[in-house]
Amino acid sequence: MKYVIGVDLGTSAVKVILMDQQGTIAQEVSKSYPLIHEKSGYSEQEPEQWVEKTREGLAELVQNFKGNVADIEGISFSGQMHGLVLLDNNNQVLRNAILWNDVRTTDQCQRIYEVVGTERLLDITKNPALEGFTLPKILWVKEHEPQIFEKAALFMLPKDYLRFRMTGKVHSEYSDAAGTLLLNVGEKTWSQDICDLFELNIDFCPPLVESHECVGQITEEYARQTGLSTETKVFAGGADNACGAIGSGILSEGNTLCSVGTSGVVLSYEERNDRDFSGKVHYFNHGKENAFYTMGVTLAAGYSLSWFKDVFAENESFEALLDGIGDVPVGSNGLLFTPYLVGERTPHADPTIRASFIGMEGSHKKKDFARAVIEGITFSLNESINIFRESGKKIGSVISIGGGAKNDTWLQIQADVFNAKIIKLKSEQGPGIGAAILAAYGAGWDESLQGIADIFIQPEKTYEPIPENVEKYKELFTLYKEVYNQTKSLNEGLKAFRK
Ligand SMILES: Nc1ncnc2c1ncn2[C@@H]1O[C@H](COP(=O)(O)OP(=O)(O)O)[C@@H](O)[C@H]1O
Ligand SMILES: O=C(CO)[C@@H](O)[C@H](O)COP(=O)(O)O
Repeated sequence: MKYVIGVDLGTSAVKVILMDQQGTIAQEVSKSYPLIHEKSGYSEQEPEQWVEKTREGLAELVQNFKGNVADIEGISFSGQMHGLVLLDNNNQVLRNAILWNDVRTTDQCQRIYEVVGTERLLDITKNPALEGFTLPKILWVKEHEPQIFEKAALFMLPKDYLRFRMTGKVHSEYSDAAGTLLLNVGEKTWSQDICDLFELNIDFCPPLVESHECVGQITEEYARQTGLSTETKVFAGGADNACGAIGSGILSEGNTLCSVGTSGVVLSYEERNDRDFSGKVHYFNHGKENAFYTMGVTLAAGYSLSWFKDVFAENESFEALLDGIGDVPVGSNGLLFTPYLVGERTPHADPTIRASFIGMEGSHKKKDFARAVIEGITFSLNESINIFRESGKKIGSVISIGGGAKNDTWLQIQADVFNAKIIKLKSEQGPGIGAAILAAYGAGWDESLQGIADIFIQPEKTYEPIPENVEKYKELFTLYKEVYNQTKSLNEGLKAFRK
């Protein structure tokens, strides 16, 4: 039997899965690492932690593997998007990585609009300037840490840096490069125009390859540290959302994905690169060659739940915290939550807004709060579903993945809020499975990604919308949407008091 490994470098943890040719997950290992929030709006991680935890995870996986290590034919990656890893000319990391959910770069986004122009930016990159994207982070370091920036020779995205440490080879690939604001998304080239406008040498951007392309093999040192074979081929991999799409079979028009990881996304496949969403949703290259996807992003989806658990139920598991939320009525007994813990992206690109609980009363218990958090996250995702429906897309069913898809009640809430059938897969690890599919495709196990996806992706259960709940959620959703408008100026006033 032959095997492939998918490595999903998430925000909360790295998840490593070993899959065989029949699409069975033979093993999975997860190793977590912390987020560093030095100031309000800041979010960083140490790249060395990603490297160490992945090494530990792979070593554990190989140690428990009963087969022949040489039968592990390929390894590929899925990675949290947009994070800036800055390197000097010896490829040494110059500072902590600044992550996708870091919103310190509002001034830099403004400058990008002024220098490039809104229409030209959309024309080249297909996306607006959002705080989470990579170019604003590069400009922030240039402005605020010039002594670091003058040593910078190259930037990498998180999973590209991880792969570099396994192979010694420097690459990026289109699906992740699309989230930098430096890629001409339609033409699939780094934008010389944008680099010139910000005085960045084009060599500052790593060479581009396709997601399924073989970029090297495991180095001897890395093989010694993990037990992997130096014969194992390394394939480029993709952005976590592109890999989540591949790992959920979102490989043709008409399919929709909902992923609740640290962030939350609603994603839709696009065959063409010229649809006009006017920057309302992100428009990126897929991990499937010459395909695209559009997506709306909730910055703090799973993060809202893990924040709530860490602050109010530190010693409880997610299972214990959510136990019994199915008995709390729709609407959490009059409690509404908006998940704007670190600002928001879709539909309100707003780094200043913060979260709220509205309607708290003396009778509310922890279960009411837990359900309100889940409902609020789901309402936020529904704003993206609405944008897609308004653009003419029909969304009758949605494949749901990510850590949030572990909870049955949440999946039913998704069905009721989205008014769509929710499909749960056998494993919620869509991005890791997507990475494994890329490795299997790259290794030549099938002629198409779809062929491998048909074997690797196994639906487990469906959740149908309950009409009575759908009606109640429609009413609540109208109230939910009002909270943003009613709390926007309050949060602008509170900004001065944040850490
Ligand atoms: N048993 C569970 N039930 C519901 N949600 C969960 C459960 N376990 C984890 N989660 C949610 O999943 C999130 C992590 O999902 P994951 O897909 O691993 O994220 P990432 O890829 O960003 O690291 C957590 O923030 C948490 O909110
Ligand atoms: O910023 C985005 C997408 O634009 C996020 O979706 C990140 O890619 C992080 O993903 P998770 O760690 O939540 O999976």
